Amino acid sequence: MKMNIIEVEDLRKEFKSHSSRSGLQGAFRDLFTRNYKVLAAVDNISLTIKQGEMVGYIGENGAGKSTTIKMLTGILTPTSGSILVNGMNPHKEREQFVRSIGVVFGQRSQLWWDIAVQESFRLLKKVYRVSDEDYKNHMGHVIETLEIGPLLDKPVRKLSLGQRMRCELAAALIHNPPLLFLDEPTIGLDVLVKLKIRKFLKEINEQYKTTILLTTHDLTDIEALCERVILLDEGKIVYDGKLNQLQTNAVEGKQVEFQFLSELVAPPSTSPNVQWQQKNATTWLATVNGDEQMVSKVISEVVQKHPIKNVRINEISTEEIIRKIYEEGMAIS
Ligand SMILES: Nc1ncnc2c1ncn2[C@@H]1O[C@H](COP(=O)(O)OP(=O)(O)OP(=O)(O)O)[C@@H](O)[C@H]1O
Repeated sequence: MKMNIIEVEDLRKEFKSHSSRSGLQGAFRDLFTRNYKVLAAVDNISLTIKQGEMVGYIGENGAGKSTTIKMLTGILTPTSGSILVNGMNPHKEREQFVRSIGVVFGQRSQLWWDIAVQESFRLLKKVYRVSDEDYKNHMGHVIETLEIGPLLDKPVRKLSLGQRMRCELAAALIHNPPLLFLDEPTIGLDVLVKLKIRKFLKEINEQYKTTILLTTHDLTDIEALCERVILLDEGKIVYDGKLNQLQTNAVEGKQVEFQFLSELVAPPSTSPNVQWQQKNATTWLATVNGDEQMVSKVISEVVQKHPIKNVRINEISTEEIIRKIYEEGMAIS
């Protein structure tokens, strides 16, 4: 039985914001009683993550991802609920806790801007109280894999974004933490650097059983790394499970595009398992609810009735699936 690295129960974070009343009378009333609006950025979520899991934490802008990560790393205090990370309360056992996690926020740096990368590493090594021997063994490998050796004597401000991000990742791993929080680690990076970072994350996950919670807008990152995804919508978890399950559950079947030889004014079939959408005079798009067999049944039915110029089966990408989930607001669990 693997250990739970993260245990969250009924976690909630509310933000209060003032809302001003309109008009002179409103302004006058604001003087005496303030009007508060309460927003639950994280709305009573529960989850557990086991040692060695790589979990994608996804959702639209404003869904509450960063707020969750901030609570899990002890930067923000919850309004209510409980958090146990590496067996500790992130907020209370601060010093010991910080030494048990690694954090990379894509937008923020933990490296000192004006000094050489290796000086930052040296300082962090002291902060985390890593022995010379551990540092040499572990970081030698990290530096080699992330190919940052030639960058170590440069000041951070002289690095490109991709170079800096690789150094950030190395910095977060100086103490070889069992748990790594990555918030948009590949934002703005080119494909080659992205691939390098993914490969590296896979390696440390295999080698050290490092648990990784990854927030990203880049679903290809998720596809490459995470078996499990947690999908957040308006502060609530709307899906927690395998990525491929999300794919099969959310898309009832496939889309088939029919291009007919001549104009077609009505949907080409009346099967209840198909939703039709006309794209132009001769092209219709069928969304088929069902498996492969259903898809071929629909195709053969249509082809027999109408002369066809072209048929194309579209696999729906994860990106579209997730958009679809948002649009339809469906909870699938
Ligand atoms: N300090 C704050 N004060 C007031 N409201 C906040 C604060 N921080 C976040 N919010 C609000 O809480 C909600 C969730 O924000 P959060 O940053 O967690 O979302 P997110 O999923 O990380 O979004 P993004 O993908 O844009 O980073 C948003 O509506 C945001 O406006």
